[in-house]
Order: sequence, then structure tokens, then C-alpha cells
Amino acid sequence: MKVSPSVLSADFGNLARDIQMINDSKASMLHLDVMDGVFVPNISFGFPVIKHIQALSTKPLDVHLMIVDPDKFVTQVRDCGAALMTVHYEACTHLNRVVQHIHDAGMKAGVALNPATPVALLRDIVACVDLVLLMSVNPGFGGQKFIAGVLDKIAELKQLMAQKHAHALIEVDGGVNAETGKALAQAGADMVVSGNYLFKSPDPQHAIELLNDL
Ligand SMILES: O=C(CO)[C@@H](O)[C@H](O)COP(=O)(O)O
Ligand SMILES: [Fe+2]
Repeated sequence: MKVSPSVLSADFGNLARDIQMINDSKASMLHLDVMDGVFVPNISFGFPVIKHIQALSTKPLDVHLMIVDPDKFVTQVRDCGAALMTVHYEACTHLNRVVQHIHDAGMKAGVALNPATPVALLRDIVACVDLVLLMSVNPGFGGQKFIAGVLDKIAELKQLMAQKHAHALIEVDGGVNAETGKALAQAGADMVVSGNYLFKSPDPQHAIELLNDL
């Protein structure tokens, strides 16, 4: 199982230390949650902070945009050095165009679904994206309780991807710990995001390794 630790739960007063900890871990990517206070009821951090993190990180950046109209920011996300730019299905009027712009900018494209958004809505886009991010909490905050309905959504998504000959990675985000991570591994998720659980752990690198070994 690939692991993408969420910087949202890092200690922003000791960011360089926490990024170095992730560099020295088995994490596959580094997850960055951008929130605009409109699409979600919270504001996190923006491009200057991501640029700073990029300079410190040896892991590819997995940028999760919880913002309205993400098409406006494709170039800025690319200029931050992101490897993967994930936008919400619910935030895009012209999702196919946004995905094209992300690819034109040289990044991998991901599409995220809120817990109440059905997988079936991805029918006409799933073959065009590199990753589907299934939210297992309502986006906006770290440290929330895992919504187990995501496990059935993984099965539905796998079925849809088989029908459409799609090869997107399946990433799950929210409330992931050792227990929920195990259920996600069994359900067939390829990558998990974890924030609160990892950063509150007495040994975050060991916690990353445990998820990685699932
Ligand atoms: O996108 C989000 C929240 O909106 C996440 O990436 C969280 O940051 C995950 O944090 P935990 O639920 O693991 O604490
Ligand atoms: Fe996220």
C-alpha cells in the first residue's frame, strides 16, 4: 500500500523537521491539502507554503485542491513542482477540460469524490485520469472519523474501471489509521492519505511503515 502523509497535521512551527521525517520514511508521496474557505469550511495554506515544502521534500507532491474553479490555478500548481494535481468532481463545471489542462501542464491528474458523491458519475472521465481520490471524511479538516461507506465505493469503482478499461490508481483520504488502513488494503485501495494518525503517533516513520506493509 502506498502512503501519502498529509502535511495538514504536521507541526507548522517545525515544518522542515517534519518534511525531513517524511523524506526518511517509506512514504510514496507527500499530500498537500489546499482549502479555500468556499468549497470547504476551512482555509489551509497556499502556493508560497507549497513552494517552500517542495524545496525541502524528496517525495513527489500530491496536491489535493479543495477549492472552487481549480482550473484557474493549474499553472501555479505546476510551478510549485506538483507531480499530481487532484481536483474535486463537485468543484468543476468542465471537468474534462480541467483534466486536459493538468495533463498539458505535465502533471498527473486526479479526481476526488466527496463521501456523498456516487462513483457512477465518473463513468465518462475515469479512463482519462491517473488517480481517483475517494474521500472517507467530509473534506475540510484533519482528524475526523472514517466513513466506512468508502469500502463499497472502492468495489464499485473497480467494476467501473474494468468496464471502461481504465487504469487509475485508487487513493483514499480521511480517517486512515492501522485498522481502517487494513480494511482499505483488503478492499483494494492503492494509496492512502493519513494525517492525524501518523503525526500523533509516537513513531510516525514506523506508523508509515505499518501502513506501507498492508
Ligand atoms: O483532505 C483532507 C481533509 O479534507 C485530508 O487529506 C486530511 O488531511 C486527512 O487527515 P486525517 O483524516 O488523516 O487526519
Ligand atoms: Fe486530502
